Amino acid sequence: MRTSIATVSLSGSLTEKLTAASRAGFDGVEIFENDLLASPRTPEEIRARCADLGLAIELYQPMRDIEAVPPAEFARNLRRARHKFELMRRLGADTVLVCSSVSPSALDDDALAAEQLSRLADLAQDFGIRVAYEALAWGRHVSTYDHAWHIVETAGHPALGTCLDSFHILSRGSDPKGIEDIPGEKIFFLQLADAPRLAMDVLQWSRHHRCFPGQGGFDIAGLLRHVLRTGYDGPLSLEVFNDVFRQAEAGPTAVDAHRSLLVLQEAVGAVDLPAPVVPTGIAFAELVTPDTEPVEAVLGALGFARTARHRAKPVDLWQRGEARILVNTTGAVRRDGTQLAAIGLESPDPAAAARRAEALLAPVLPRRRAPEDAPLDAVAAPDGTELFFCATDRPDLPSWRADFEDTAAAPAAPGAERIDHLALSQPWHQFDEAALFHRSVLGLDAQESVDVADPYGLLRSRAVTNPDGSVRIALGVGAAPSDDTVHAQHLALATDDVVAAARRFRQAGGRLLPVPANYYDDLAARFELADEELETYRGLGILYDRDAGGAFRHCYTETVGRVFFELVQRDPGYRGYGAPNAPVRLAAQHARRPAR
Ligand SMILES: O=C(O)c1ccc(O)c(O)c1
Ligand SMILES: [Mg+2]
Repeated sequence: MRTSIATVSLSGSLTEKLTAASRAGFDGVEIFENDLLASPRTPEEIRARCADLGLAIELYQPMRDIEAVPPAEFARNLRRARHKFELMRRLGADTVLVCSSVSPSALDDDALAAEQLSRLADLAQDFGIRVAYEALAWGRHVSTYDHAWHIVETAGHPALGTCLDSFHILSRGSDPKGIEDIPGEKIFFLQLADAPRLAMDVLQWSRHHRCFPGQGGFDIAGLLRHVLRTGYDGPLSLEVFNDVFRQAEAGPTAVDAHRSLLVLQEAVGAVDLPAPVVPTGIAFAELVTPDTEPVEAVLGALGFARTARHRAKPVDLWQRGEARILVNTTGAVRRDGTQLAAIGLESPDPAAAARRAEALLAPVLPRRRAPEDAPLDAVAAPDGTELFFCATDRPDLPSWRADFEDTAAAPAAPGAERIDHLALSQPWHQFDEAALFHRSVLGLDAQESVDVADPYGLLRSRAVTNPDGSVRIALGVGAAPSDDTVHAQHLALATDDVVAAARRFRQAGGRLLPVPANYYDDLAARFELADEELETYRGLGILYDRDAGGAFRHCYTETVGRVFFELVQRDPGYRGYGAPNAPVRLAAQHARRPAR
């Protein structure tokens, strides 16, 4: 199917928007009137630019407050429309969107609306233009898609059809099944937008919080199935008004947008993508650091040992039980020092995993960094984290382990030590993109997003996991751009006795994040913990949470660069990540940072 995006969904000048849409693979665009008005280029130049970029101009929009008005006002509206049709002829656009009137002078008179839209369509037809009438959810008299269709049907004009917009339909709770009553050739246009479920005024909701399909709470695939059953064969066009996208760079937003349409088409069986290959475990996490000493000190105190060294590069493998951490001093380390740069994901079929990632527009990384490296399939996540698809114990496939020469045996780990989860802080404008990326590209399931209070802001966090919980990634984001560098990434290590693990860490010279006494007083009020148990937690700085499935006990190390470690003891049924404790943890981390 053809794909399209409204220019209002992207940031920048009209030329920047068009370039971004084309590069991301869109076939066409809806030109939003304000973008054209603000452009220094003539309509002919814009038309030529679109042609050069391989973009069809699928729609010009919007025309407002046209129908169901007294005759003198309608005459003025027709005059206005003629100007716009002349402009559209220069632009080479042949479909115009008319949204249902919000004007106080509009009358509640369907027959009049139909008659005037029919006269508008007469005029449009002279210009070779079709009129697509859309019900705005906040339209004065017409606010539902079936009502708009009823008026279009009454008018019975060949140049008049309807435009369906998933946001207006689903935000009002209309049943999209009725779409199947509209003949496909009378659906002149289809606009798609998702949105988080919010209880707020629908106009504000629409203008500020729309998002790409799969990033909100609406069943866009379900709606699309109804539309496709009518025989509609026009473009799938994204029309997303969103405060974050307006500020973010157009290029990445357009890629995120196009990915959402690919995933949507896959859901309705309209494209065949390589199937998801769900990762089955975490092979390793890789830290890059300008200075190994502080990281190695923490790893050593956590009971890790250096067990292997890369044959060609300054990269060491540190291991404890099944937890493997690479410490890399090669790469260009960014300003803020030590950070989590790569994740090795165990994959049942690394090549197929990479093919799916590529089909979903993930940047594919070179399979070999150096001639002597094993060829590994890897892609970049939206935040730049490198994801390696690994086949660690498969003699038939190349393994990352082959690049490493063993130097020592892995230390016996009392308790099942492995990576419980990784927490990655996302650039502030890429939170929704990151969740969609991890779900669609990696085939992980996304949990509900949670808000976490930080002393200096509000964070959002959303976990993505594989079915058995052996891959858990918590995606986090701050509220503002300035938060990007403030919030750290962390590696959580699973242990079956966090008290013993915390004690060992301390005895080995490690420093745990101190937790205020007030926290433990509250814990005593919320849970019936034995005094002794509570005192043990208080003494070590262990935090506690519980859900229907069980308990979660955890504590944190000091931060090195952007990275810190967490020791966690998770009852098998516990699903969370200790989010209720995060505000206390964040406050404690802020208190220990040098003054800003
Ligand atoms: O918010 C608006 O005014 C507006 C304009 C055009 C549309 O297609 C739409 O869905 C909303
Ligand atoms: Mg719309």
